[in-house]
Parts: sequence; C-alpha cells; structure tokens
Amino acid sequence: MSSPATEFRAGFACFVGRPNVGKSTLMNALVGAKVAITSSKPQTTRRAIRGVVHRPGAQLVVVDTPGLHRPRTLLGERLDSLVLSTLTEVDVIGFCVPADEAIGRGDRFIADKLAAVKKTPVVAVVTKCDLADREAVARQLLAVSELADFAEIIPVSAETGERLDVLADQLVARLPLSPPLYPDGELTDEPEQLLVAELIREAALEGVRDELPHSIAVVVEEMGPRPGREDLLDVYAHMFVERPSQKAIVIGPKGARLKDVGTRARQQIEALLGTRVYLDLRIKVAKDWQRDPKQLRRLGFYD
Ligand SMILES: Nc1nc2c(ncn2[C@@H]2O[C@H](COP(=O)(O)OP(=O)(O)OP(=O)(O)O)[C@@H](O)[C@H]2O)c(=O)[nH]1
Repeated sequence: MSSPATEFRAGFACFVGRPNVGKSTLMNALVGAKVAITSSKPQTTRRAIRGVVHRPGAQLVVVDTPGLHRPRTLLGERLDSLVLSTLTEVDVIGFCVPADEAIGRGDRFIADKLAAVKKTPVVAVVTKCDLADREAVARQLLAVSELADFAEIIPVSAETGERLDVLADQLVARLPLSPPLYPDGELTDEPEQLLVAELIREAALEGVRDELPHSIAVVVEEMGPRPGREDLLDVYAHMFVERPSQKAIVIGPKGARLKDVGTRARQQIEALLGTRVYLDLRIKVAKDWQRDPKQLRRLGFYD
C-alpha cells in the first residue's frame, strides 16, 4: 500500500476558448479569490496568470490564457504563440464553450488546434450554464461531443458555483503524482506589481467603447511602503493609450473620468493587498504600441 504522501497529486491546468467565454471568471471561481481580471470586453486577458486550487490530497495550478483567436495584430500573434506554448506545458486542458451561444468557427478552430496537442488530455467545459435552460445545456453537451473526442464534458456555472467541484475533481484526476508545488494557502505566484497593473486596467476598461479597450496598457513603475508609514503603500503607474484623442477620453472632462478610475482601482488594490494605498496614475501616449515590437517589450509582452 502506498502512503498518503505518495498519493498527492499536483500539476498544471489551463483553460482555452474563444475570447469572452468565461475562462478568467472560471479560474477565479475555482481558486476562490480575484487573481485574474474579468470584463465583458473580449481579449481582456493578456498574460498567463496562475491561481492555485488547494484540494485535500491535490494542488491544481491554473494557468489563465488569453482567448485563442486568429491573429490580426502583432499583439494578437504573440498572444496566440503564448497560448500554444502553454498548451504543451500543462497536464490537462479545459476547453471552454459557453452554454448560451451556438458553436461556431472560432470553437472549431480551437478544437482543431487542441487535437494537435496529442499528449495532453482535454476536458471540455460548457460554461455559463446559468444562462441557458436544461434542454439548451443538453443540446450544447451533444454539440460539443461532436466537435472532438474529449476526456470528459462538464457543464458548469462560475456564477452560481454549479458543478465546479466536479470539474476540479476531473482536472485533479489527470494530474501526476507529485508533492505540492506551492505552500499551503498560497493563491497565486503572479507578482503583486502585475496584479496591481491589471486591477488598474480593469478599472479603466469600465465604460469605454470601440477600439479603446484594446489600446489601454498599464505598467506599475514603482511600488513600495512609504518610508516611515508602514500602513501606506505608494503605487506609481503609467497607463498607455495609442493616440492623443484616446488620452482625452480616458482623462475625461476636467479629469473626472481619470479620478473615478483612480478611486476604483485604489479600492480594488486596497482590498487585494489589505493595506491603504496612494495611487499616482499618469496617462501616456505610446503611438500604435500594439504593432510596435519595441513598445510591446517595454509593456511586458515578450516574444
Ligand atoms: N452569467 C454568467 N456570466 C459569466 C459566467 N462566467 C463568465 N461570465 C461573464 O462573461 C464575461 C466574460 O468573462 P471572462 O471570464 O472575462 O471571459 P474570458 O474567456 O476570460 O475572456 P478573455 O479574457 O477575453 O479571453 C464576463 O462579463 C463575465 O462576467 C457564468 O458562469 N455565468
């Protein structure tokens, strides 16, 4: 008989799917803390963020990936290569399809890519089941089963928490036997500075339209406790947009919009880090940064 210690499972999972299918929300619901930002705008996620799901006898490290889509800009291409390299490095893949939308070309495109990653088992996840009735969910399960030969197909709702435990069990069952990879209770290894930048970007995305969401990038230049004031954290951040006209929109009349974004971001950062925060947020124009390799590197998107 093997001892309990040797039966511990630990490893990596990632969720893939079209933009906006609920991958980040699902990861947050599984991890139980807000580590990846979500928004109703597609392509919100730009980095592989890890959350750690602690279960009795197992540790599941979830890598969040950007939505897989056909590349349009240089940023898009880089996102796709990031997703594909992630797929070969994990132990199990969760392929997300929303319950409330018909399967389309985008889903088939991804299913085909996944079929090429032969070594990694793929669990299909039908997300947002709270938005569809039972028959619609049943029809979607059938449609998904016709897309490819998945290890399992699991309907869930990150909103209500329905069957998230079943999903976690199924993902864990496909992890290798391994000692824990992270200390007990640790939820993410994403550097705090990146999380803070993402929270600021999330606050800035609220209420902006058209191409502007994709033009916003945030970099935390400096962050640390104020000398002599251990209860106060100073955060200096730059928000980049691509054109001066966008800068005007982000700042708003008499700076009202920027002030509002700063206040909301500060509250989120304070909630995340459990400390008071002073946020210094400056807007900068980085012309067409999405298409400029040098700017992309500066903003943290590497080849
Ligand atoms: N009702 C409902 N809405 C959900 C659920 N999961 C996600 N959503 C919503 O769907 C939208 C997109 O969710 P995200 O988690 O940002 O989607 P994503 O797939 O990570 O998106 P990208 O980062 O663009 O790839 C958000 O408005 C979520 O609130 C769910 O289970 N039920």
